[in-house]
Amino acid sequence: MKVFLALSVFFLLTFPVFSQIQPEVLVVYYSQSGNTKRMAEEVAKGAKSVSGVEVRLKSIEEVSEKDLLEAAAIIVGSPVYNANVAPAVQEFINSWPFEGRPLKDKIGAAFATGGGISIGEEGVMIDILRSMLIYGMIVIGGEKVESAFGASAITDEGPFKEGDWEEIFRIKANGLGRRVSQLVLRLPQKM
Ligand SMILES: Cc1cc2nc3c(=O)[nH]c(=O)nc-3n(C[C@H](O)[C@H](O)[C@H](O)COP(=O)(O)O)c2cc1C
Repeated sequence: MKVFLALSVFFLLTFPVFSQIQPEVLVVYYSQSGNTKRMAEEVAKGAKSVSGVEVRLKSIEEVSEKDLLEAAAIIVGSPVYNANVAPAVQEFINSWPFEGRPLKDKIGAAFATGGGISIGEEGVMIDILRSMLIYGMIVIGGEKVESAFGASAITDEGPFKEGDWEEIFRIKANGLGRRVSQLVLRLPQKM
C-alpha cells in the first residue's frame, strides 16, 4: 500500500513535467542545387542548440498544413531567382491558411542563398518577411547586425564560389536558428 501511495505521488508530481509539450520550430526550404538546403541544415542546427524546443527541418514539398499550425515559429529559406523569391516558395507561402489568421503571433524568419553579392538576397528575405506580416506573424532577423534581415549566403561569386561553405554564412545561419528558438521560449505558449 505504501509503495502504491509513493508511486502515485511520484507520478502526480512528475507527470506535468514529462507531459509538457515543447514548442516547435519549423525550418522549411526550397533548393534545386543544394545550397539553400545546406543553409537550412545550419539554421536547424542553431535552433536545436537551444534546449526546450522541438526542431523540424523540411523542404516545402514535405510540409503539411498541420506542420504549419503546430509550429510556434516558421523559418523559410529561398534561393534568389532573378532578384526575387523562387516562385515555388512564393506559391508555398500563398497556400498557407489565412481564414481566421491561424498563423497570427507565430514567429517568422527568413534565409536566402544567391549566386552573387547584392543581386537579390536581401530583397528575397524582406519579401518573405513581408508576406509573413500579412499572416500576422512576428517577424525577426538574425543575431547580429550582419544578419539583420535574416541569414544569407553567396554561393557563386569571387571568393564565395562553390566548394568551401564559408564560415561566415554558417555562423549567420546558426545564429538565426538559435535566436528564433530563444525567442520562441519567451513567448506565452498556446495549448
Ligand atoms: C533561374 C535562376 C535565377 C537566378 N537568379 C539569381 C539572381 O538574380 N541573383 C542571384 O544572386 N542569384 C541568382 N541565381 C543563383 C541562385 O540563387 C543560387 O545559385 C542559389 O544558391 C541556388 O540555390 P539552391 O542551390 O538551393 O537551388 C539564380 C539561379 C537560377 C536557377
